[in-house]
Amino acid sequence: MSVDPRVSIHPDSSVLMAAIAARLITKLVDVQDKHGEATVVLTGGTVGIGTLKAVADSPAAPAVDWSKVNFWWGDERFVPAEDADRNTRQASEALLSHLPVDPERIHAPASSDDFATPEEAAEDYARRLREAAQAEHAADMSDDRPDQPGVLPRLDVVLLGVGPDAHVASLFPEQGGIREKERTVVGVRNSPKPPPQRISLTLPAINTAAEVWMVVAGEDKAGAVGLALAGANPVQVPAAGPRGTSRTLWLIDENAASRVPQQLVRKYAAGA
Ligand SMILES: O=C1O[C@H](COP(=O)(O)O)[C@@H](O)[C@H](O)[C@H]1O
Repeated sequence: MSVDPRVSIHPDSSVLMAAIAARLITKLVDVQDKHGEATVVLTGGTVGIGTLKAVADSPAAPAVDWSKVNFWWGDERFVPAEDADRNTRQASEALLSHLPVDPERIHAPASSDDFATPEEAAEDYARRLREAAQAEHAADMSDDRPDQPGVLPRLDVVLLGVGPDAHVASLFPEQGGIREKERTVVGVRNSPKPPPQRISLTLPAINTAAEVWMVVAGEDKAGAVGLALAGANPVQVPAAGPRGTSRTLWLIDENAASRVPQQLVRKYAAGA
C-alpha cells in the first residue's frame, strides 16, 4: 500500500533539522522496540548532513541503541574513500564517529579505490543488499515471512535530500537511473552535479521502504518541491517518485514550501 504524502513545514532550516533529528531518534527507538534493530538509509546534502549533526547534538540520542542500527546510503559519489565529497565520510564526521555504532552494520558503498567503474561498485552494493536481505530472512522465523528472501533488507526509513534540479539520491532528471525499473542500484556516469560518477539506489529500491522522508530547505529547492508535490512525472522531476509503503513525509522549511500551491499544503498537511 502506498499512501499520499504528508507535508510538515518548519520556519527555517535550523528548526527543520532539529525536528527531523527528533523524529528520527523516536522512529529508531520505536522500530527497535518492535524488531530489535532498525535500518536507516542516509542521504548526503545540506539538510541530510545537518540533520545528522543535530542527531549527534541531541540529548535524546542515547535513547537509541546505536549498536543495533543498520546504516545504508541512498547514493554515494564514486571518488576515493578519503575524498571530502563522499557522503559516507560526511556522515561519519557528523554522526557515526560520535556514536557507539557497530562497524559491521555500516554499509558504505564502495569507492573508486575499490573498483574501476561505478557500475562495478553498484553491483557490489546490490550484492551486499541482497545478502543482508538473505540474512534477515534466515533470522526471521515469524509465520508471516515470505518464502523467498527479497533483494533488499527491510528499510525502515529512507532519508532523501532534493537538489534544485529535483534530483533525489543520484537519480537526475531524464537520465537512465531514474528510468531504471529492474535493478536496485545503478552506476551513474554523467551527473550534472559534480562529481560526475556516482552510484545510486533506484526508485524501485527506494520505494520498498516503509517510510520515505524527503528533507528539504531553501528557496532554491522551492520549484522542485512544488512540482513534485503537484504530481509531476518522476522522469522529469525525480523528487516526485519516492513513496514509502506506509508513509511518505515531506519535511521542509518555509522557503522550500514557498511554491507549493496552498490547496496542496492543506491537502497534505500532517494530520489532515
Ligand atoms: O549530490 C547530492 O545532492 C543531493 C542534495 O544535496 P543538497 O546539498 O542540494 O541538499 C543529496 O540528497 C544527495 O545525497 C547528494 O549526493
